[in-house]
Amino acid sequence: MSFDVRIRKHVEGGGRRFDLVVEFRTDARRTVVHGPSGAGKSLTLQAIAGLLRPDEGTILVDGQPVFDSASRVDVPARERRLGYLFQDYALFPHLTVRQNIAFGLTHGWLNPSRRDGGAAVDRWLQAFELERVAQQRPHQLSGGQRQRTALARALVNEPRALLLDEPFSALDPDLRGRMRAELDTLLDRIGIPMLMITHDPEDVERFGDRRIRLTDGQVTTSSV
Ligand SMILES: Nc1ncnc2c1ncn2[C@@H]1O[C@H](COP(=O)(O)OP(=O)(O)OP(=O)(O)O)[C@@H](O)[C@H]1O
Repeated sequence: MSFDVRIRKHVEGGGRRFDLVVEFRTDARRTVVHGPSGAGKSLTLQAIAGLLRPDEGTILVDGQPVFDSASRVDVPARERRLGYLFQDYALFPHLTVRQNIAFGLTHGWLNPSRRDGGAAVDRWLQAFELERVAQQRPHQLSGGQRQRTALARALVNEPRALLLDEPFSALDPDLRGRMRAELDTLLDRIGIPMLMITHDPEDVERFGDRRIRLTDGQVTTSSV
């Protein structure tokens, strides 16, 4: 599993301009892109996920282009087969755990008969010990159950890698420590490669088999 990212993106708003010029390659099982606030981490992750279109460059996943400005390749996010774990987990408050996970299935939500997701959802409910809370809504869950639900939703389509956007930044310090340990264990168990963005040195320490530092829109340090 590898990511090969060579992109440029210019953004401006509110009278400010920002140039992202990022180049890196990684084939580590766990890669962390880190750096201070405003360094361009989110823009980079969104470009890899297919949520932001670079002005130019290439993004290869496992050697296959998901974006290539020269040959006009821009694979839609849904077809990149990358699971995305949002910063605050972005669970739907009015849906149950089961329905939130089923939402991750491609087209699952468009087809009412698949609203409950069937066997694929059962598998993740079981794997992450969520069966007992399958009919509950996010506000009725513990922090760990919420994280596992979001992770299950990101995994239910069997992505080739997971993209994690600052997964612990919204949590208080105590919960953050526990969620970090839990994610560490779960990632080991499911064995799926991941790329995480974070500004937290403890995430870098724990998940950074490969570390890429961004400062002001550019890679400033890259270590194995
Ligand atoms: N849609 C946008 N329009 C204009 N400017 C943007 C847009 N998105 C991001 N920026 C700017 O680009 C820069 C990089 O933003 P980005 O969100 O990638 O940083 P970050 O490293 O993820 O920061 P943080 O750790 O605070 O989330 C910032 O200066 C931000 O203000």
